[in-house]
Amino acid sequence: MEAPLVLLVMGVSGSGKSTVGALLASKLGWKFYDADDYHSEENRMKMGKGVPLSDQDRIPWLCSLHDILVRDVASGQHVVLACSALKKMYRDILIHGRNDVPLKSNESAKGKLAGEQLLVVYLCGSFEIISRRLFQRKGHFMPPELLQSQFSILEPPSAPENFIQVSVDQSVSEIADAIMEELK
Ligand SMILES: Nc1ncnc2c1ncn2[C@@H]1O[C@H](COP(=O)(O)OP(=O)(O)O)[C@@H](O)[C@H]1O
Ligand SMILES: O=C(O)[C@H](O)[C@@H](O)[C@H](O)[C@H](O)COP(=O)(O)O
Repeated sequence: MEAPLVLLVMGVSGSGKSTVGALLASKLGWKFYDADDYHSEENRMKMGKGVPLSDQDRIPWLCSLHDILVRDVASGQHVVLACSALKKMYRDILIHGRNDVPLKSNESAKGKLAGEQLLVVYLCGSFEIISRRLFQRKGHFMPPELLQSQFSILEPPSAPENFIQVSVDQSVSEIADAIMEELK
């Protein structure tokens, strides 16, 4: 596997993206971003009221995360991004931006991410395990009741996406070690 510049740690709410992503970033000495920190106030309020986000709600959020990835990679910064990225289209936006948005006059196609520069790390697990963890998690805006809607739209990564899959049914350090092993 070509050494990636970006690890995208993805999965449904409660799958451990933030916990595993932060640990991985500290092990690797890479910069860590939690996509939760980049939601608009409207998106947070919507989720807080128990209403799932729509594509229209997510697309500007994903575009701004894409811009961050491109900027960091261009400056040689390696990145771990924890982001739900539930649909293939969302992962495509993180990697390529939005193809239907014309480039501004001062932008060029260079500075885009190549697919192989980003490795998708899919944290997979059953509804039962993840739901239990979400109900135990305190002080987060995301209500556990939205988990079913996340599973309903989840499109697990598949070939030709550049991805690995790790079961969440093990400890956080075991998950991080398994991912580190794949990176060797
Ligand atoms: N492998 C694991 N084993 C046990 N608890 C975990 C594991 N991964 C995450 N957790 C716990 O589950 C909850 C959800 O994890 P979190 O990292 O917030 O998930 P996400 O960022 O995907 O929503 C947190 O309370 C976290 O401490
Ligand atoms: O696309 C979405 O619907 C949201 O991004 C959602 O997937 C995400 O999970 C929330 O931000 C909650 O945050 P946690 O994933 O940390 O629970």
